[in-house]
Amino acid sequence: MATLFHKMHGLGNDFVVLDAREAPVEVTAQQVRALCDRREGVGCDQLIRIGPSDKAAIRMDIWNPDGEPASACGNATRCVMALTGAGSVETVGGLLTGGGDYDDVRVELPAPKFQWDEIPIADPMDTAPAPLGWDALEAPDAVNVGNPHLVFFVDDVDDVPLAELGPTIETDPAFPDRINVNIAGVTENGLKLRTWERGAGLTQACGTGACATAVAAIRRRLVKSPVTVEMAGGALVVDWAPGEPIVMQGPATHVFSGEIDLETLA
Ligand SMILES: N[C@H](CCC[C@H](N)C(=O)O)C(=O)O
Repeated sequence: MATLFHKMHGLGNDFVVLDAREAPVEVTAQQVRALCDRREGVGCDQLIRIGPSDKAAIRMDIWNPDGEPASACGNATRCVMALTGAGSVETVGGLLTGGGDYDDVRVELPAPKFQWDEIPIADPMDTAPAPLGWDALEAPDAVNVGNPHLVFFVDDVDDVPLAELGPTIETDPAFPDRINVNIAGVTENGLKLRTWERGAGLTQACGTGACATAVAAIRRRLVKSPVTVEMAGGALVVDWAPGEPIVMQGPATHVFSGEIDLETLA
């Protein structure tokens, strides 16, 4: 049976959005991996499913290409709001509100969490910064913005071997749920960011990574809010003050829609 999907991206962080608004769609971890595969499937950084919700205008479920579920996805939230016109989105990581057209979508995320057991980290410790280090990377901030992020501030973002260090940090036993790894630097325009995403690897942009990084930089008084976060795929603007929700603003893109028979996938 054919399932409608929408190929979308937020600043090059791309998604296959399965549309379960008219009929339920279930996927196995194996089907997630097959759909995300850029040679044998459709290809994407995250698989998204949209469907009915009794808590919000729409529900959004997220899986990483490794087949594991994720609890938040900032770039995909903008895509889903632009595609459906939903003003509220229920996710495992919390309820998000906002909306807008494809050229500029505003999303309000729940207030960030900072306690070691809210990230989560395996043992009690400070998180701003956390007494952790890998090679030249040390003293990161840990922030949960609906999903877990580690943020390292460095002088030269491009000088960090993130393809090597990312998987090591992501899967460190310090993180019971693994973790997204962000490398950030202060620029004259705001912040520059590279992200190794949990279960996905290096991506062109990371919406929740941009939010976590902006929050950490504002807390450290490295920048003032609102702050522009530059990534390989483009820039987002993040606005936050202590005790407040996070506001993320940026574009979303619909590339094409199609149909796929999930039963034909591995
Ligand atoms: N690309 C997403 C983040 C996916 C996070 C996922 N890798 C996780 O396991 O939390 C974003 O724009 O926020």
